[in-house]
Amino acid sequence: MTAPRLLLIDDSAEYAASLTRALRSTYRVETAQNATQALEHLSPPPDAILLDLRLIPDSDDTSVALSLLQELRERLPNSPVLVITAYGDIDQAVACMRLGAADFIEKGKGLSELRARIEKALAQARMATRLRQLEEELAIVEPRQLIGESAALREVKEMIAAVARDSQVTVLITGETGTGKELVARAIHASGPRTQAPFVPVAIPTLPPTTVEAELFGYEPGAFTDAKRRHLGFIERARGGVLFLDEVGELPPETQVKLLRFLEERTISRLGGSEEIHVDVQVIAATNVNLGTAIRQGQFREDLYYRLKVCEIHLPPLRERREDIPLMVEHFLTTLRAKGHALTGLSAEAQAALERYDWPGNVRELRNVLEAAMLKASLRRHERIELEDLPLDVVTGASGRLEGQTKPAALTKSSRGPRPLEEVLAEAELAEVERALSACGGKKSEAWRLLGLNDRFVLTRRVRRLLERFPQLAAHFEQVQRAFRPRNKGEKR
Ligand SMILES: Nc1ncnc2c1ncn2[C@@H]1O[C@H](COP(=O)(O)OP(=O)(O)OP(=O)(O)O)[C@@H](O)[C@H]1O
Repeated sequence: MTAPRLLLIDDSAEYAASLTRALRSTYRVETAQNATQALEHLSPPPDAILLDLRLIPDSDDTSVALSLLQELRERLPNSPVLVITAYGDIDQAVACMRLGAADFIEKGKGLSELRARIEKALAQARMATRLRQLEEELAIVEPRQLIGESAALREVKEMIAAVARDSQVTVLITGETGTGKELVARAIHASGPRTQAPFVPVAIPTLPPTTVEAELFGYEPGAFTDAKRRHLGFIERARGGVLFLDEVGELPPETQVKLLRFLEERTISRLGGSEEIHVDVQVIAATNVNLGTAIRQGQFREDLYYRLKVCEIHLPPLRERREDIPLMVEHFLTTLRAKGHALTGLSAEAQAALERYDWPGNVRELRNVLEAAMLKASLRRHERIELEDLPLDVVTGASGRLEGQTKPAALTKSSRGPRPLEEVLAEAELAEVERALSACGGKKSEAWRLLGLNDRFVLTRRVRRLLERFPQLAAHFEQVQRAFRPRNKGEKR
């Protein structure tokens, strides 16, 4: 076994030389005296990094080391960083650990202590890697390739192969939620020449509009009040690889301009910085809304749209390629069986229900339904998945409509005269969603489980549809409004 590679970052050449002498019988030690030199030693990643907290000669300033620590953690999440300082100050230790340091060692400690700490960090890193491998082996039916043989999917596969050959081309993937847009982006990354470089997915709606730009382009210290250290944006983190911009239609207008400039010039400047930095990255964007409509409504730039859709891949909803459903069911069940579930398959009725249902949440919903049905069937000691193991929506083919959802509490609450039944049902449903949101701190990503739905996208779709249809109800449900109302142009969440 080759000796582990250590990178020692210390401004004092003398200290670095003595430590190298002491450690070189066990490790392959490389040294760097400052941040710039350190960044030249990251490929291949060292097995562990020793970082001196005071990187500026004769100064107490730790900001350079802390910002380097942050950058190292972002770039090399698998290489543990042990921070070394002559002043074992507890505040510094806490700051380092918060930034992801594996350990904190005082310079005065003996060599055997240092070796023990390095060995511990190396062992932990090895365990984390093994754990990740195991998690991958047991991953819940996350396919690596697209399942399906419909004409539409065959065309998608051909386009993936074509795009992978031209790793510079920008791609726009369109399709409803859960149709497999991210899977397609990952397939492009996996089958092209960029596969060894990172795939960086960015879910734009999860970023607060005020920080989207900083997150994408990065920033320099002092760019804004909280910018204490340099921060690499997603674009730079994807260097050499693929940047996947999910829900690109949600980009705020000013960030759209910057993205367009990046796509044209392939350079960025970090917020608060003046340097123009060239970044080679393939951009793949995805949207589940019609960007044409967003353009007409003035919410999306037309020039950016044309720049993104140099190559467009469209994934039709599952209900328009029903012939893929049996293949997917078979695939998901096979992978679940491989993980130890003993079920033999589905009853003919259950299979027919799956093929009949409209799947508003598409493949993601199908997958979730099958996993839940597997569990229910096991608990009920069924040999195969029966109709009763499937959710009511799937059995009745309701796909987001309101069957079976009467809520007497909400019905009796009203002291007004008779109202259309659909409205009463909508109110009852929204009241239940409001209760679920209250129960889980307003998080729709958790509320859907409490409501017995198949996934959060089904919930979003259902609530939005109700609010569109009965806007007069919105005012009664504050949490629902906050969680589900689509954002208007320039509006902050
Ligand atoms: N053709 C397919 N074969 C196998 N699995 C698929 C296929 N399409 C989608 N999936 C699975 O369905 C789930 C949802 O897919 P994915 O996240 O790629 O959808 P998406 O279109 O990006 O969704 P969203 O718009 O909500 O982000 C994933 O688990 C994915 O692996």
